[in-house]
Amino acid sequence: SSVWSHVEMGPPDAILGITEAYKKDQNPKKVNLGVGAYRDDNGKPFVLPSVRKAEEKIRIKEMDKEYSPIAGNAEFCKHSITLALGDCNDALENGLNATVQGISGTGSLCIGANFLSHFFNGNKEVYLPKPTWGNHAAIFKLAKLPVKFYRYFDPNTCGLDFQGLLEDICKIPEKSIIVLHACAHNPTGVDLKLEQWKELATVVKNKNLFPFFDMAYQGFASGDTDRDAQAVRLFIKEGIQIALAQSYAKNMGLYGERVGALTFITSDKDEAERVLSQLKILIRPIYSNPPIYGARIVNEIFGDPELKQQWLCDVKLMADRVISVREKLCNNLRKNGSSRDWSHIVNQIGMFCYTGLNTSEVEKLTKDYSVYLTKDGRISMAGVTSKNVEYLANAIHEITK
Ligand SMILES: Cc1ncc(COP(=O)(O)O)c(CN[C@](O)(C(=O)O)[C@@H](O)C(=O)O)c1O
Repeated sequence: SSVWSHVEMGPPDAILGITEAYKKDQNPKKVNLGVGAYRDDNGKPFVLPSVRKAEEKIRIKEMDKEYSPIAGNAEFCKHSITLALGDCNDALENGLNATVQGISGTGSLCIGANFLSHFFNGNKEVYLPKPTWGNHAAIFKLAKLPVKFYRYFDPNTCGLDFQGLLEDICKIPEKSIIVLHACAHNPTGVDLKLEQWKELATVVKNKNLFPFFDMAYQGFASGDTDRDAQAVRLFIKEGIQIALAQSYAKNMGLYGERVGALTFITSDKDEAERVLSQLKILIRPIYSNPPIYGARIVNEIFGDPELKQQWLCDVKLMADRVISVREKLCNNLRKNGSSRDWSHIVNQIGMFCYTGLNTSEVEKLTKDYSVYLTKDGRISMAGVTSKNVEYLANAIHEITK
């Protein structure tokens, strides 16, 4: 028998598999609300003008193709942690960060999870919000860290279950690892308010929990990069040593370039150097060193005040379009005479809307109207445009009335 005759067919990815099904659908009215990828109002992928300008500047430099350092391009790492913490941050000024370039958000989370698995001497269990991004549990399990959940979403209000969250977090063992979405929670689109972040920071501090922030949407949620990083900056200001995974997939549209960063905040410079040395030892046998091109785009943009300004406009343009289609979808549902309360569509923030549709409603939406979304009722708002919003509102109304 063949070496691989025992290998079974695995299921398609819960998120990326939706796009595969969408591509096979012949219905001209089909709508893809699956993968969290920005589309413009014509439903087309969007390469930011600031990125095109950066690419032009790189091209004429005729740069070489040498290896990156294991930790990635140093200038890129500095730009990334500065974007997250803000220009005048004393953790940064005192060199209290060990930052490496990651293979986008996923790769940064993966290296971070493996570092925790090897070196974390607290309670090696990872507490994830319920629900969370479908890939989080798989990433931590792959690093041999068991995952548990804390309440996050209130299905009755389609908003935050903050009391449930606090109750659960007050119960988890001291020194456990807790994953926090810095902004634009995936899949719910529900974020904590600043006051609630402050309350959570106190509990995290008192229980000595280790927070691992996943910031995959900085600037893309509210349109303001400083506002979207407020939770991360608050925790650091409170003296909490966090880990942080960043991604440029969405806020810079560098999806396929796989550009991200991973940071551990340390207590002193020497500790940062020791942590960095161990991160490099971890990275070397997995992929040796990260891709150069996306890091160069980031360096061009953050290295030129004009290009940085252009990028801030580009990311705000994307955030504003998503916010405007939230309003359009909600108004169209009301116009159709829906009796359901759809206010959560506009109250939620970032790439996704957690509609509250159940699995059979989702199935009907896909089968009868060729609207593609994940089984949990999450829709990627960027797939909604002024051209398909009425069709979508009608479809949702028909299956929920
Ligand atoms: C919270 C969160 N963290 C990390 C990532 C990783 O992103 P990347 O590795 O590309 O930087 C995503 C992307 N999640 C999706 O937008 C989504 O949920 O549809 C999609 O890109 C994905 O990979 O699933 C995310 O939503």
